[in-house]
Amino acid sequence: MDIAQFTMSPAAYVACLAVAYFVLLGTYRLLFHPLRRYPGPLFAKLSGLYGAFYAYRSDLHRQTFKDHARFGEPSLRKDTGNDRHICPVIRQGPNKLVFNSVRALHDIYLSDRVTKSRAYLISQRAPGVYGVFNAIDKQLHQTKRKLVGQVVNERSLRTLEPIIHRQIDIFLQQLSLPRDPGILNMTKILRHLTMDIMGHIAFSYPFNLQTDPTHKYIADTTNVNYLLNIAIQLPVLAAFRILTLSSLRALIRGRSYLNILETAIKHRFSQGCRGKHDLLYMTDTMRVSDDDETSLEEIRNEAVFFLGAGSDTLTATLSALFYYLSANEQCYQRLAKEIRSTFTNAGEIQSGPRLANCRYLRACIDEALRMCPPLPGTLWRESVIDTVSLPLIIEGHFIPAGTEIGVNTYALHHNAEYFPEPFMFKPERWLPGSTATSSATRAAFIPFSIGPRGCVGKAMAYLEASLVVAKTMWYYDFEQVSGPLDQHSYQMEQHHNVYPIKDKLVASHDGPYLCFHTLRKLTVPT
Ligand code: HEM
Repeated sequence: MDIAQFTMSPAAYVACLAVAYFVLLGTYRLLFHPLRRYPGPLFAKLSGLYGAFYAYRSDLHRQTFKDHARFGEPSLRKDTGNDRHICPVIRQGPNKLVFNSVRALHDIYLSDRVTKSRAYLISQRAPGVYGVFNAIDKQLHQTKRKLVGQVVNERSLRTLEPIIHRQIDIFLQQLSLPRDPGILNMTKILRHLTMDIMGHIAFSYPFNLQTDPTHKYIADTTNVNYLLNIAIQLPVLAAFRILTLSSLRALIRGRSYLNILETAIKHRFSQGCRGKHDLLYMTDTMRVSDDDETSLEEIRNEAVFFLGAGSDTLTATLSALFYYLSANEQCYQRLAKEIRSTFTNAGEIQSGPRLANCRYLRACIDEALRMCPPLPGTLWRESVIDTVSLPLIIEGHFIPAGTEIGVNTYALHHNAEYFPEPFMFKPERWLPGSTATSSATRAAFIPFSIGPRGCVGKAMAYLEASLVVAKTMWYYDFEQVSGPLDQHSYQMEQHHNVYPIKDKLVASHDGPYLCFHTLRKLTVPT
């Protein structure tokens, strides 16, 4: 076909129409869109592909941080350095705004005129099947949250604690097993520990990943989270229901993951509906009959989310904390002293006033959560079209209905206005009397998010992290040794001694590589 023939062909008309459509759309988004005056990268103003591209590079958290700095007020930046005067709001997609302040945080996440973004529907297992994570409707969400909340509320924690101790004791034994070359990748062993705990809490099912590789695929969640994160940046995918969570999983792992999940759920069914206080949630939900396929799908949906919510997040927190302790001698010594002088024997290391009195331990956990928030990205919300005639105002900005809005956790946690020297690991900032204990700084600390969709597992997360670190430091000393992490890690963050994370919805990471030295004989049951 020569050029003259092509220009007359239907394909040429379609191509011309497509070009005209995109030129008009681009012009509208740049010059006439209600968000046209907000600063942001040109590509982001034109297309949602901007967010998807950086999510594909697992770098959206850092890019958001950089964009806030890049579009800050230049004269102010010159005076006080890059980090000080960041741009409080940027346009990160044609219809998206990301804020970077405590005021916006409250305006968005505590507002009843804002819902979770419909982009999260991409995580549905099947149309019509909702879980606590992807229920957009507020009433439906409340019902789901009530069920899930029962598993990990303060009262249930008393029942869960022995389960957590048993798994930590197995973890402690693993640390002293003779190995060649004696180096442990903490990401790997902590993932097994946290998933074993969650297996018991969700289904009373022993995954036994710490000692047996049979169920190892259940811990392999990174790739699915990664694809989900890309898709969430492009809500158009959710609108067309091109992908569902189950198809993504099948794409990546075949049926291995789902088979293990099915085994665990069947195991739980075989236990009957009564008598397991630690499984109130599953017990309640299991009142559905076998032929109610939608409800069964909902159980699977909730189980998948619950496992990841309780294990990936804690793996990230603890890996970062072990990294920072091994890289900061003074912090390490201060924490070791606190733990070894507070308790007189290992049996005393349990929830209660003594553990609560370990202020430096809590400060170290908070500082690890600040520098390495396990969900480092923007938790997207949507301004709803409602009958109230007043406009939705976020930090003084009028927000048109349907706009996606949010605060990026990583960017806020590294905002020097709230956290001076944001790339320094300084647990001291969390101790009484320090600047971080001011109400504004406290309010800018949001690893668990805030509002009606904030984390239900916060109390359990603090308990589990405290027990793991306190018990480990009671029995062992540890130090960093070189591992694959060293070759590319610290340069990635462009700051020394920063534990590198990738943003794959949940933080993805490797290491630290540590060597453990026994201080005392283990007195845990074998
Ligand atoms: C350090 C550990 C943890 C961190 C940093 C963390 C963080 C978060 C965040 C930021 C959210 C809000 C997500 C959103 O708005 O889209 C969330 C929700 C949730 N988390 Fe956690 N989490 C942790 C541990 C846990 C644990 C241990 C559990 C349960 C055993 C858990 C269960 C949940 C559930 C069920 C939700 C959904 C709440 C809702 O939508 O109403 N999390 N978590």
